[in-house]
Formats: sequence, C-alpha cells, structure tokens
Amino acid sequence: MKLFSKEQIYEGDRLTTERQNISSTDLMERAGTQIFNWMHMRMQGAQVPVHVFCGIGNNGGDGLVLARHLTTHGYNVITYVVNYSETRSKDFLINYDRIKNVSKDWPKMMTNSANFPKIHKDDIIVDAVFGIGLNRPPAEWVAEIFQKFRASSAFTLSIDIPSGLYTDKAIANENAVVHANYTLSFQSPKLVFFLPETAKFTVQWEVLDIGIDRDYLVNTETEAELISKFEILPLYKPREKFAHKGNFGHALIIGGSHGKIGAVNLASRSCLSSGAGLVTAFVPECGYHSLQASIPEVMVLTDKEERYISDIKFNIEPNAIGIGIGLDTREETMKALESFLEINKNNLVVDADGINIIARKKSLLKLLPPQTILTPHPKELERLIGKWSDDFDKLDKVKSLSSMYNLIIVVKGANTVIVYKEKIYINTTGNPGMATAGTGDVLTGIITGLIAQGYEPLPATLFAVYIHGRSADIAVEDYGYQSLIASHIIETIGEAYIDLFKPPEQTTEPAQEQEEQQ
Ligand SMILES: NC(=O)C1=CN([C@@H]2O[C@H](COP(=O)(O)OP(=O)(O)OC[C@H]3O[C@@H](n4cnc5c(N)ncnc54)[C@H](OP(=O)(O)O)[C@@H]3O)[C@@H](O)[C@H]2O)[C@@H](O)CC1
Ligand SMILES: Nc1ncnc2c1ncn2[C@@H]1O[C@H](COP(=O)(O)OP(=O)(O)O)[C@@H](O)[C@H]1O
Ligand SMILES: [K+]
Repeated sequence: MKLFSKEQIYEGDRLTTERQNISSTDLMERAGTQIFNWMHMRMQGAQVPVHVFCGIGNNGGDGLVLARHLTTHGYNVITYVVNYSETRSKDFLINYDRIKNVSKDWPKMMTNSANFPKIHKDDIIVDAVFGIGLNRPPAEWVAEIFQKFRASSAFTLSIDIPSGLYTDKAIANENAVVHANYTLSFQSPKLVFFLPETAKFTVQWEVLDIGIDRDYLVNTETEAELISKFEILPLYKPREKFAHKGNFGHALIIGGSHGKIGAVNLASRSCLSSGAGLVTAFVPECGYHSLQASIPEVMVLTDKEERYISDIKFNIEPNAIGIGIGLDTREETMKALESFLEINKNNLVVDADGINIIARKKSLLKLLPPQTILTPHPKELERLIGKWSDDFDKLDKVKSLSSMYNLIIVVKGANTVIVYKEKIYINTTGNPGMATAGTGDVLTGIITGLIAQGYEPLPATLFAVYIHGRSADIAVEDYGYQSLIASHIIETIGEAYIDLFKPPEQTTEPAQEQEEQQ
C-alpha cells in the first residue's frame, strides 16, 4: 500500500474534485459521512456521550460533518470548537453553518483549557482538532486539552491523524499529541504511524475510502510503501515440476566464533528452509562437529583457526553469501573480511559483526558489490551512520548511505524498514515475541537463501522480511510472546509460504485494518 505524502494527499484531493466535478465541500461531506458510518455501524444508536472536538481547518470540518450526522441520527453529541486560530477554512465555515441548522446547541467555543468539560471514562472523544495541516507546535492550552483527553481515559477516535503529529517531521513535545485508541485515516495511513517515536500515538488505524481519483492513486509514485501479502505474493517464484536442487542455487553462510556457532546454525537452517538448493557453512574449526551433527543437510567448511575466522577461502561457487553472524571483530577476523571483500564478486548479505567491522573501517563500504544487503539492528545502525536526532533524521541518513554505496539497508525493529536509495518499504508482519536472541540470524539466512535461488536482491529482501515476520506471527500463536525463540521461527517458515496462498479472512469491513497489538 502506498503511503502518500501530505503534498500528494492535497493534490489527490484537488484532482478528485476537478475530475469528479464536485466541490471540496462535497469531498468533506464524504469524509465525514464515512466516519459517521463507521461509528454508526458499531454504536447502533447507543446513547454514550460522544464529545467531538473540532479545530478550525478542514480536519475540524470533517468533525462538524460527523457531529451533524450523529445529531440527526439521534446520538448524544456534544460538539466543541477548539478555536486555536481566527483563520477558519471555507469548508469549516460552511459546515459550521450547517450544524447550526440541525442542532439547538451550537458548538461550544474553547479558547483555553480551563473550560474543559467533564468527560467520563466510558464516553467517546472524537479528535478532529488538527489533521495533516499542522505545521507548527500547538499552543500550550491546546496541548493541555490533549492531555485532558488522555487523563479522561475515554476511548479516543482520531480523524485522519492523531492531532499534534506532523506527517513529515518529528514532534517536539510528546505532551502536545493526542494518544488515539483508533485513527480513521483518509486515502492512506500516514508514515508516522509506523516509525518508532510516533507509532505509539495510535493503537490501531484503518483507512477509509473517500473515493479519491483511482488513476491518481494508481499512477502516483510514493516515497514510502507498506508491505503486506498483497505486495509480496507477486514476487513469489513458483517451482517447476522438473526442478532439481541445482535450480535453487548454492548459498554460503560465513560466520561464527568460539561460543557463537549457534548463529551460523540458525542462519544455515533458515537458509535451507527458505528454499535454497544447497547450503554450505564456513566456520572456525570448533564449529565443525556441532554443525555436522545438528544439521545433516548443511555442508561445512572450516577455517584453519580453531576459535575464530582468519582466512576466508572456499572451493565452491556460491550464488549468494550471508556473512557476519557470530563472527567476532578481532583484528585477524577484520583482516580476513577485508581480504575476502577485495576479491568477492558474489551477492552479499552482511549482518551483525560483519556490519560492526565495516562500521569500524568505513573504507570497506566501497568494496561491497552493488545492491549488497546490510541488516543492522538499532545499535549496529548507530555504529554505521552515527547518532540520529529523530526518526526522520535516521531515515535521511540511511537513504544517503544507501544511495552513496548502492546498498539495500534493512533497519530492523518492530516495523522493519527497508531502504533502497530514496525509497522506503515498511514491513507489516512480526511481533514482540521476536525480541529474542538469534531472530536476526534467521532473517540473514532467509535473505541469502532467496538470493541463492534466483530472487533479485531487493525483492529477496522484501520477501524475506515479510516471511520472517509472518513465520513469527504463526509461531507465536503456539508459543506466546515470552517463549518464542528463533528456532520456532525457522520451523514455521513453511507455513508462512503456504499462508501466502490462503485467501484473506472475511471481515465485515472492506477497509485495511492494522493487526491488533497486544
Ligand atoms: N483528501 C483528503 O485527504 C481529505 C482531507 N480532509 C481533511 O482535511 C484535513 C487537512 O485540513 P487542513 O489542510 O485545513 O489542515 P488542518 O490540519 O485542519 O489544520 C488547519 C490549519 O491550522 C493551521 N495550523 C497549523 N498548525 C497550527 C498550530 N500549531 N496552531 C494553530 N494553527 C495551526 C494551518 O493554517 P495556517 O495558520 O498555517 O495558515 C492549517 O491549515 C485532513 O487531515 C483531513 O482531515 C477531508 O476533509 C477531505 C478530503
Ligand atoms: N517488537 C518487535 N516486533 C517485531 N519484530 C521485532 C521486534 N523486536 C525485534 N524484532 C525483529 O527481530 C529481529 C531481531 O534481530 P537482531 O536484533 O539482529 O537479533 P539477533 O542479533 O539476536 O539475531 C529483527 O528482524 C527485528 O525486526
Ligand atoms: K485529528
């Protein structure tokens, strides 16, 4: 799913009115009516007090449309105007007039936080204060209103975006943002719903279709894309009846040091389970027996050193190499990696200590083949790009590193973000059960396995990150968040593949919905 920028949303809005020959007021009517339908379907006329807080722009206008429909349908509605500016939008004013015609109580004007109403915890708050038009920090008294929303513990439904969040930059003050239980977003979810610093402001989100021009939606390229089954399924490469193992490539996993052979075990097993035809592991001598005994399907080559890797030499011709897991960063191993990179022409996936070594010696970056994949977790990323001031700064730094060296960078986390040059892809699978040792090694194995069997580096990365998270989502149903371990994720890779072909579960709603978080 494309994540449109603020400018693209405004443009889509404008084009829609032009091409469908409707006014912006009509479009606002659609938006507010969609919100009303969503609430009406769930509330079925229940007389729970609904407090609709409207700003003075178009987000506030949406709130007024909603409040009008709720009123005419007999709901218990109290409407407020958070009067943070005298410059009201045209469609706000039109809807302000319209609501006056259906309600004997005019919206209550708020110019400070002192006259904040009593809100019971079982009431509902609708937040239509700021939408995507926020361009500077809200006034102190408006922030106080947001804090009072939170203190009430009432269910808070934000329209389009939790008020106080910007679409394209970091927030300055967490207290000046609405904490939404649910956000109903128009056209597309907003990028900030997925970034670590701002995802917490909405527990769940859903997209409402307000009939924006289809051609515009289909033909507009976005900088960010959300990756779910719909995007992944077309990347899948089916197997031919007469296929043999030689068709699916030979993957090489290089890593391990004394006490960290398990990392290579995990990566090699996941590499096999992702579908690579042959897998060889290259480890220090001490890893030989344990690997041979525990994974009979994997071939093992060893370094001349017992406890660490000192010289990466092999007599096979792999189609892809995953390197760095459990590797150690001692001088000898650093040198071995450098010598290997100087002669290597193979597709590479670099993880863990492989990244740490490159971060220490940045000149190695230019030895990486085009479209090498780096899979840093947050600490490794910091070593690579330095500290960042916020999520947007982090993405900018990752984009420039990716463009400068032609790298695919997997920024691992709750919503793993894959960056290739100027484009970013946000994964939707995975769960907090994955915050456990070795899950990253499993990902490295899957990416390497996919490239070995013929996937191009970028599709391989997207596919792998999706399947990795999906496997964990399947496994967590049996193990729960606490006892899920990396090996369980490998065991369910097969189910994750099969799941790609299952029809989506029937929901009563056509809209896209975020998986409920624990
Ligand atoms: N196609 C779609 O998606 C559709 C979108 N629709 C809806 O429109 C919403 C966007 O509306 P919007 O552009 O009027 O902006 P909104 O967020 O209401 O802000 C209002 C104004 O406040 C101002 N301002 C900014 N920051 C401020 C601050 N800190 N303190 C004080 N003032 C501040 C700033 O004006 P300025 O003062 O800078 O001139 C800004 O323009 C969108 O989220 C969705 O709900 C639907 O109706 C139809 C289809
Ligand atoms: N809360 C979370 N939600 C979803 N995925 C997570 C979460 N925490 C970690 N992960 C995923 O688990 C993996 C952890 O990788 P990493 O930190 O490298 O582990 P290790 O180094 O132990 O192998 C990454 O793919 C990351 O995206
Ligand atoms: K809002």
